[in-house]
Amino acid sequence: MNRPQFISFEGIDGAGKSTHLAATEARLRATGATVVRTREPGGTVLAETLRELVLHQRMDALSEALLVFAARREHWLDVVQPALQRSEVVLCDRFADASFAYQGGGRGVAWEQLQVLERWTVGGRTPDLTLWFTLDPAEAARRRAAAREADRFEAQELDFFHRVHAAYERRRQESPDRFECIDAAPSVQAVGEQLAAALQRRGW
Ligand SMILES: Nc1ncnc2c1ncn2[C@@H]1O[C@H](COP(=O)(O)OP(=O)(O)O)[C@@H](O)[C@H]1O
Ligand SMILES: Cc1cn([C@H]2C[C@H](O)[C@@H](COP(=O)(O)OP(=O)(O)O)O2)c(=O)[nH]c1=O
Repeated sequence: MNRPQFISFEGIDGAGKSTHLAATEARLRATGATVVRTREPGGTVLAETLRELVLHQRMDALSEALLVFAARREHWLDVVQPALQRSEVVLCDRFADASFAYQGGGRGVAWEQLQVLERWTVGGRTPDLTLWFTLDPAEAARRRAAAREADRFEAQELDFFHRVHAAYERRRQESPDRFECIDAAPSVQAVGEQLAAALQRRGW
């Protein structure tokens, strides 16, 4: 089996992605792989600057979509594509699915417009494997409230996160083989075990 080389982590805020990123990176490195761990929006100086704007400035929904895809193009050209060309493994905290979920599902930007941006900016390239952490939005909100101050997205109502979840599900249905769903409700250890099993199924 070909091991997935470009792996993304997705899910609503507070589902537990960050909690499991370092262990996943360690698991991949233990096989001898060279791993680049990165995030979106971000991963380059310019893209991190755009992240600050998107997370903290009020703006129109389409402007927000254009900025996250601009950040993605910078990150793709400077970081992700070169690493893939060097045969390294790229572990990315969110990629274009997040734009369909948040700008599409959450903010109501048309799916077709996002598809055009995806083709324009990264040639339609998707991760080889997407680890999707699923959690009830109310529980995710409780976890976030206990952990940190909210940014523009995290401050949204529960209904926003239900729409984000539904848009992730639509993306999954569009390419079901790419997704591994991780039930993020149980304990950190139990979620970690699911994640390890999913990676093992995919050859890691
Ligand atoms: N399985 C879990 N059960 C209970 N709390 C968790 C679990 N996984 C993560 N948390 C806690 O929930 C909060 C949000 O987790 P985090 O990993 O930051 O989520 P994300 O990166 O998806 O936004 C953190 O305080 C984290 O310690
Ligand atoms: C990549 C991406 C993220 N986002 C949002 C989702 C998150 O709320 C936020 C930052 O994501 P994230 O890095 O997961 O935040 P944290 O580490 O604080 O959990 O950006 C979009 O709205 N569109 C996108 O394309």
